Amino acid sequence: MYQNQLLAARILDTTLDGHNLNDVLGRLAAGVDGPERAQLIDLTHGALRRYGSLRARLDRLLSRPLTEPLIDRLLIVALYQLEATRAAPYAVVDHAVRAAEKLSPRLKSLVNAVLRNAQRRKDELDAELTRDPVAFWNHPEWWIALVRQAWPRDWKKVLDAANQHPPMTLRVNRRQISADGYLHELADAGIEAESLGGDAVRLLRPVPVDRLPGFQSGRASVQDAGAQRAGSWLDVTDGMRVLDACAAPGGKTGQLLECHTLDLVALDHDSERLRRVTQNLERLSLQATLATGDAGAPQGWWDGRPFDRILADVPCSASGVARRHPDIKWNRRSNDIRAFAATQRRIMDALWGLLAPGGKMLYATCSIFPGENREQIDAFLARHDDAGLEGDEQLLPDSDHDGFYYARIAKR
Ligand SMILES: C[S@@+](CC[C@H](N)C(=O)[O-])C[C@H]1O[C@@H](n2cnc3c(N)ncnc32)[C@H](O)[C@@H]1O
Repeated sequence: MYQNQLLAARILDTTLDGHNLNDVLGRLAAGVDGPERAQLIDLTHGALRRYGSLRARLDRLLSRPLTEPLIDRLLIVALYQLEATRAAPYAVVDHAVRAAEKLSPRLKSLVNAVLRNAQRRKDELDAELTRDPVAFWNHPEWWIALVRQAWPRDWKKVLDAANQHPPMTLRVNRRQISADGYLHELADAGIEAESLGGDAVRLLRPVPVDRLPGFQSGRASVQDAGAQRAGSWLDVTDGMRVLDACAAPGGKTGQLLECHTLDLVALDHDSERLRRVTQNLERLSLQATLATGDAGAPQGWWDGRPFDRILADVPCSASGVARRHPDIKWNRRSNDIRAFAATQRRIMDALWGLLAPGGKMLYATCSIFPGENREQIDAFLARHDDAGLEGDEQLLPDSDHDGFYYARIAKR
């Protein structure tokens, strides 16, 4: 276990320096597979989901901040194991001391003392931490304030949902099989699952995708049920010319093409990420025209033919999916929301000019902050007098789906 604690500490350290957790995991844990990888994912994602309370606990256990960041991160990992996993406490402490020996031998007795104190003072610290909102809600202060302001009735539920394990939900490929048919295939494979309506099926316990029947031949894809609402919101019919303007990694592209036969352009400004759209479409045996370019500067990639439908699944704070990407909570700053809103505005205004009269644009985010959602749309409608809102929906994260926002705007 100590090698995994050590690796988890390194991953946390780089992530908390402002890097994307999944990218860091991909880089630092490239050769780690099977149960070891599952444990590493639990240690890193779990510790970041609870980083507010772990940080506050550790700060109270140290007489002064540690000058060795990796020892600090190692202690966070070990405190997570003590607080939230079934690992035997003596083994957690023993392994953490061995890991500390590899990092900085002179600090191994401090690691031992801190972890033993954490157990001895548990009840006292638990009581203290309930009075510290960042520790209690495991979110930064500015984020808690924004959620309280936006959702005065539901704010506790929203914050709590963001700290839970996310469900693993599949989108069944209706070109190959119905959701009911796939539920039978899952049952035959010993995987318990239930329908969430439409093509969405939730697994009762997550499994690696290579255990899913027919995954490699495109029978199902992993996609949150909230993300799957994009398909019906876009109001698309066969034969339409559609732009998926921020397409990578292609979750919604795949869904649209499974449900309809379309002339679809999948655009993303990141050619690396666009490669994942290609891989996903190949697995699903579907076709689209792929383009690399800035959705906010169409002169670089648009051929001048208007679109009947545009999906603008714009970059955003991702505050609705923080339970899947818990690094977001600690690496975002409150100013980022304004910066995202400016990019979203630029992209929407540019895309509007590519829509045919009578066409519709679906604006989508995985955010729960109104500044990126309803307020953004109200401002858009005020700027464009040929635009009419057909409807919008704010999903807050719960046991069925992540947090998403959709607004469909028709062009007169
Ligand atoms: C929320 S993700 C899209 C998720 C995708 N629609 C799906 O369902 O799998 C946003 C995407 O927008 C891309 N992006 C960000 N800024 C962009 C821009 N100015 N032009 C085009 N794509 C952009 C990012 O690279 C990212 O892949």
